[in-house]
Amino acid sequence: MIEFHDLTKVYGTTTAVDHLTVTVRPGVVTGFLGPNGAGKSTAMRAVLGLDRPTSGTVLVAGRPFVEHPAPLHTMGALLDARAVHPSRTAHRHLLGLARSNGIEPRRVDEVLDLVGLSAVAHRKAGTFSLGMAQRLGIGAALLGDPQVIMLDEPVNGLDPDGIRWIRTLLKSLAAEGRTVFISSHLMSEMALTADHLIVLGRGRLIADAPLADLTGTRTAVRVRTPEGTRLAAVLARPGVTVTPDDGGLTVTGADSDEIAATALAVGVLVTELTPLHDSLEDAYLALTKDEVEYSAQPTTATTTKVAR
Ligand SMILES: Nc1ncnc2c1ncn2[C@@H]1O[C@H](COP(=O)(O)OP(=O)(O)OP(=O)(O)O)[C@@H](O)[C@H]1O
Repeated sequence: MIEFHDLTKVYGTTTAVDHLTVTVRPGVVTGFLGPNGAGKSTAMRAVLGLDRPTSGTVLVAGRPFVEHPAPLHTMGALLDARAVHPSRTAHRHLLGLARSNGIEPRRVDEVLDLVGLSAVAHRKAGTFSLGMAQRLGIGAALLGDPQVIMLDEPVNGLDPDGIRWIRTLLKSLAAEGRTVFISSHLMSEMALTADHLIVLGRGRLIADAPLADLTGTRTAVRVRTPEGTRLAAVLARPGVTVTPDDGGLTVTGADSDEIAATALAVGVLVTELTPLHDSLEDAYLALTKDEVEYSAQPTTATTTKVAR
């Protein structure tokens, strides 16, 4: 578990994290979201004790991370995949970490295998692609078989195969009862990986909720029917909006059961009824629309509704 208690971090005139109180729980993958400059990396550095809070505290498994006698066994973290000595091989990098943390050297080979780097174990880390460096950083985080895993942008640089690999890995670590805390800007990936989301805006907590609560609002129903005009006429009433679209109708203000019953009552054939939900991207953009510090002028306005 990671517990932020009224954490504030001020740099000069910038309040990077503003009275943040939230708990990252075990057994689920928790996504950490927020616009550029929202304070995610600052909060993660405070978890590791790399940045001293201006006020407030952060506890990992019940105490400040730096006070744990065997920190790598308590929490593994990846903040910057490039923070590895470039002339050191992947194997030597992990072996050095293992030795200084009282971890058996054979765990190094296990971890290299787990992150798919066995074949390049003796290559210098400076020659690694970003995706390989990410894998090495994730390997270092897993070296001590920790109960808490915290990764800043773990899918950054990974190819589709690597993204699927890390999704499966993070879910299985959470299923084992570990605390898994990951930041990302990739909403589609977060929607597939995270069970719970914590959203920051300008350093403040703006959401702490299960993924399903953020995306669960049923907003419309897509209807396919060869008799769209007739069905639209019988559905029409105050509060119901029927919009013709490609080969069917999009209906808001009535649910699938009501539309099916109405169609049956008047003998209209319906070939599809699909409830549509806000995508995580829509929900996230709505939540953070007043919190974006750095933005460009929009070129086109688009929203995405997803069928589930
Ligand atoms: N060492 C520092 N000195 C001064 N200001 C800093 C420092 N580190 C971060 N900041 C500022 O604190 C704010 C939060 O930055 P932070 O990197 O934590 O945000 P973030 O949510 O991780 O952003 P991104 O998504 O772009 O990585 C920003 O305004 C940033 O400029």
